[in-house]
Amino acid sequence: MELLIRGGTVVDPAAGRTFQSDILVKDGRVAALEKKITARGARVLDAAGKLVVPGLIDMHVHLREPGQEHKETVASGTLAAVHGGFTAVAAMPNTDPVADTPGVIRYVLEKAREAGRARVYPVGALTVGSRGRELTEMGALRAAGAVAFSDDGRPVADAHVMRRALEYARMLGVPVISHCEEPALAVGVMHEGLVSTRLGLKGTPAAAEDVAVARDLILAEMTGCHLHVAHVTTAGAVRLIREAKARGVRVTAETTPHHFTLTDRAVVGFNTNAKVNPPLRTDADVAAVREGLADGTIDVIATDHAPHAAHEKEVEFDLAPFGLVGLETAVGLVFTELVAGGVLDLVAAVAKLSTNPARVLGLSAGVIEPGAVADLTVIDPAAAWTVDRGELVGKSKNTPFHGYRLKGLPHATIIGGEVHLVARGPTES
Ligand SMILES: NC(=O)N[C@@H](CC(=O)O)C(=O)O
Ligand SMILES: [Zn+2]
Ligand SMILES: [Zn+2]
Repeated sequence: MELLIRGGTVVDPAAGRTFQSDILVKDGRVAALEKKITARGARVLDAAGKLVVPGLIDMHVHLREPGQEHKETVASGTLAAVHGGFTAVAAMPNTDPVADTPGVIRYVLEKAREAGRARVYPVGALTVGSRGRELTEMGALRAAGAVAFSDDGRPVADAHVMRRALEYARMLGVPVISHCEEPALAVGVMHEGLVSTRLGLKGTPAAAEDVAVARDLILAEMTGCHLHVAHVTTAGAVRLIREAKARGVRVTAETTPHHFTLTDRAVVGFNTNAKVNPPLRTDADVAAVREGLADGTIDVIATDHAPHAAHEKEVEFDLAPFGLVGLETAVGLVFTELVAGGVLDLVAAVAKLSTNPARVLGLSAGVIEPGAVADLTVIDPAAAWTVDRGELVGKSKNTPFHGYRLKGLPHATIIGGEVHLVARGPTES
């Protein structure tokens, strides 16, 4: 069956432009892009007043399967992805067991196939059990489908292990995604600063991230491996990455909607949904992260979707797990905070949500052109809505954005030519 997406504004970061166009989808691929297309018998998706963009790719999510299915599963997480406008996600390996064997990688891929929702690209563990000692059989993980390597959830404490990991990843032609926190400094439950002092909570200084980023940049330069820095949160990290890029180091970086929107003040009231690693920082850090997004230092926006069950979060602040959900609020936050906020234009925003993560992971995606796989997201930039944790479709509801008023909502998520979502419930426009 053919699908005609009619009357939308196409945002094409690969060509660096936006233009009015109909799009004809046939056999799961983009068949034509023309101002006016007539296709008798085709199913029509009215995109008037909406943006049609290459399918969004979230390169940092925790799907929790295998092992922690009470928090999320591949099926529930990819449903949340589709609701958030994402056609693909990269799944971090800190499951139980850790994705440190080809069997776990294949298991996740099989679950994704069964679910039939967003595409899932598994990330393989760098070290056995992500314990930071022996490297995994990286070649075998790659052959099973891993698109990158990471011990996310934990830093790789040993610089020698990191060096070897980068050398192997380089041979395999895939990036290492680094969770940059120096463990000797990252001992707190929130950012170390005025707010942590006032609340009497133990803090982790910005230096914990800066030190780890500096080390990994030096090792990336030494090994020539592509380093991707996960969840950048500090002014220092942005500055170090900017300088390294200028020197020609193979580094890319991501930040998250919570880190470009919230500060450590979100923790006031001991809000465990604002407890996350790396922690929410200061106004100056948020400003630096936004500058990094604007000038291209930060290539990617990823959610670090980290579901935790209510009973796990509803405990004393010190005891709550780190992490918050992000798949279903990302588009709204990017459009409200960054596009309406004047930080990014439409093309740059879509690049950071699609074209750039595709490039980082080496996926042939993130483009809209005849012949390309029809992974497309239709966004209603004018839809105003209020985040309601009760309306999230993912299994866990640990969002710090409950009650936020946002403008910008995914209208349809199209994967391989199949329409997976046409707008959610009532929105106030
Ligand atoms: N970000 C978090 O606070 N938590 C993540 C792990 C991680 O991304 O480091 C998780 O898996 O819960
Ligand atoms: Zn992490
Ligand atoms: Zn993570």
